[in-house]
Amino acid sequence: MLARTPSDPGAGALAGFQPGDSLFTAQGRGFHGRGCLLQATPREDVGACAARLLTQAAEQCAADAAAPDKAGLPGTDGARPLLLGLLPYDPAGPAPALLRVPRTLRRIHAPHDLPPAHGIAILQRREYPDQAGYEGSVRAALERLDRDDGLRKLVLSRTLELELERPLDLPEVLARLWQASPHGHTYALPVSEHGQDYFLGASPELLVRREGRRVRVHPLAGTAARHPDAAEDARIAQALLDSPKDRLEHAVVVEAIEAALRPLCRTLNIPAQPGLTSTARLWHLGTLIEGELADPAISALDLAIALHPTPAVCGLPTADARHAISALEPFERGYFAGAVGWCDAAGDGAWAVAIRCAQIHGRRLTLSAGAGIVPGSVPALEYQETGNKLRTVLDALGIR
Ligand SMILES: C=C(O[C@@H]1C=C(C(=O)O)C=C[C@H]1O)C(=O)O
Repeated sequence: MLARTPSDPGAGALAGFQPGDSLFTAQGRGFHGRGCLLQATPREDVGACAARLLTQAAEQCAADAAAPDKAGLPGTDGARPLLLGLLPYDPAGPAPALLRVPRTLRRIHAPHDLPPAHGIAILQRREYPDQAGYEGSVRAALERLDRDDGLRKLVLSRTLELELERPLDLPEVLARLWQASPHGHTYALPVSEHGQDYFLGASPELLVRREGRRVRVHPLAGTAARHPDAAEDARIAQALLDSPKDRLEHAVVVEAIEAALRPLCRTLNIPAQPGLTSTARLWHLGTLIEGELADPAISALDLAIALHPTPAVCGLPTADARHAISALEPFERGYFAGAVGWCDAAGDGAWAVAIRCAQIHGRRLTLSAGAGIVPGSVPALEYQETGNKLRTVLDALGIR
């Protein structure tokens, strides 16, 4: 169980996380949504559906506030209702978008000083595709990239299915994910009717944040495993910055984001060179892009829909890459490589790329991770890289 002391508000806050609750964090602060006031699972017109839900929630809040016996406003952050949501990787695939206005919402802070995870016994473990299958699909992707002049990048992913000895302790896992990734986005949303199945994770990648006219996007692409020795770790980071293969993987993402944002922004600042971003286990190339919207009516969710899927999780050109991925990957991505975040009625919000994640069904988990393939990618190294990305969730479970 969690270490709970009165001076440890973060872990204490997450210890109250119940089935049916939802979570989204950014920069050490988060929203914990209790229960569900309103929910929709639209397959199209997701932005319009979100706007309708938020209007309905505001009306309900106003009615509740007028009722003398009601303390606090349901589904709100202060006086503004907001929704938490998930967009699937493929809008035409089997998983619908999920939009949820929680019954109540409170702000919580990142936990700290949790004791090491005890670990949990694994009854069954299956990699799908397995190493040979994944490396074979990377080779097939490299052949496609070689043959097809138009196609410049493809992201190929794989899954790890686990059956555990007991169901996960959700508050504990979420607290550990958040503690290990304090600067990222830890998230959890119930994806089944009665709140027993969850999609959760800790993403280092900001798809988009909007505050008024201000827009911020922080794409990551290009990855190297970190090293416990500081000097070696710094050398690895520099080698990543200098790697032409990783710079290409990254440049393709920035190019696609620029193409999507330029028409929507009156100013847009894109640094010429990427910088470095780290997680507990990985270095990534990252570019912080900032702009000012031409039309403030475009919401954070509209922006997320316009940008998704970036070539950080799909490829370039998007339609060709999507098609090639569905031919090479033997499973449906569902919410993996989709987007997760929040949006309010003013259109403000933040959405992260839904990676470093797992779909949970009782004692069964499916973890997913992908890697960008460009000419020069080495199949065995991409397999290793996806394994390192799977560690985000495995570490939070205490699984070695
Ligand atoms: C696809 C994933 O990560 C993405 C792919 C990266 C890469 O290929 O270098 C890096 C960061 C993410 O944009 C994942 O974690 O599953």
